Amino acid sequence: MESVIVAIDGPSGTGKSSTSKAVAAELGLSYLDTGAQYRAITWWMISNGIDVDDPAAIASASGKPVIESGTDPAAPTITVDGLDASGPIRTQEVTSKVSAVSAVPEVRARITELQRTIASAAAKVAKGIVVEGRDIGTTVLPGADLKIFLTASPEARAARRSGELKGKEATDLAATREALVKRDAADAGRKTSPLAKADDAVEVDTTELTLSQVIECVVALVEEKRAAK
Ligand SMILES: Nc1ncnc2c1ncn2[C@@H]1O[C@H](COP(=O)(O)OP(=O)(O)OP(=O)(O)O)[C@@H](O)[C@H]1O
Ligand SMILES: Nc1ccn([C@H]2C[C@H](O)[C@@H](COP(=O)(O)O)O2)c(=O)n1
Repeated sequence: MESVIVAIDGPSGTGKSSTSKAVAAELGLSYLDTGAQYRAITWWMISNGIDVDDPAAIASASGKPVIESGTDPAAPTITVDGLDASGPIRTQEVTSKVSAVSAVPEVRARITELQRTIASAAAKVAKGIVVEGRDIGTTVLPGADLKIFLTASPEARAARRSGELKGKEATDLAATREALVKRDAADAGRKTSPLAKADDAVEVDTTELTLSQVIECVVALVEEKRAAK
C-alpha cells in the first residue's frame, strides 16, 4: 500500500492533537505534533535568557537548539539538546510566549525544514504520517494527500480546555476563552505562514461533535483518499 500524508490544521483547542494521535494509531501511521516543536524552541529561548520580544535576538539564536520529535502516536516525544521537554513546554509561561517566538521567520524556516524531513522519512519507511499544526496544509506540506481544517466555537474550546485544568483555573472559563482567542489572533495575524485553512482543505466544525465522532470522520476521509490512490 502506498503511504499517505495527512495535514491537520486549526485554531487552538479544536481537537487537532487528540484527533491526529487517535487517527494515526488506528491507521498505523506516524504522528507529528508541530506545536510541540514551536513550544520546545520557545522553552529553549526562555531557558537561555533570550528576550522573546526581541525578534533579532530570537532569529540569531534560532539555529542553536537541537530539537528531536518522536513520532509514535502511542508515545510521542520531544527533546531539546537531548533533554525531555514534554513537561516544560506545557507551562503557562511557554504558552503565553510561543506565538511571539513562532512568528519569527528564521524560527519558522528552521522548524519547517525539520518537519519536512520527518514527513518525508515517514512517507518512505512507514505507511505515512499525520502532521498537525497551523500551516501544514498551506506551507509545510502543500502536497499532502489529505488536508483537514478543524474548527469549533471559542466557547466549546474554552470549556474543553477548562476541563483539563485543576482547581481555581478550571472555573475561569472567560479567562481561558480570552487567552485562546488572543493566541489565535496572534497566530492568524503574523506575516510568515499564518494559521490558515488551505483552499483544498476539508473543514470539520467539531463544536457539536464528540471526539469519537471527529476521529471516525477523519479516519473515513483518510480511507477514502487511500482507496483512490
Ligand atoms: N470533539 C471534542 N469534544 C469534546 N472534547 C474534545 C473534542 N476534541 C478535543 N477535545 C478535548 O479538548 C481538549 C483540547 O484538545 P486538543 O489538545 O486535541 O486540541 P488542539 O487543537 O490540539 O489544541 P492546541 O492547538 O492548543 O494544542 C482536550 O482535552 C481534548 O480531549
Ligand atoms: N504549525 C504550527 C504549529 C504551532 N504553531 C505555534 C502557534 C501555536 O500557538 C503554538 C503552540 O501550538 P499548540 O501546541 O497549541 O498546537 O505554536 C505554529 O506557529 N505553527
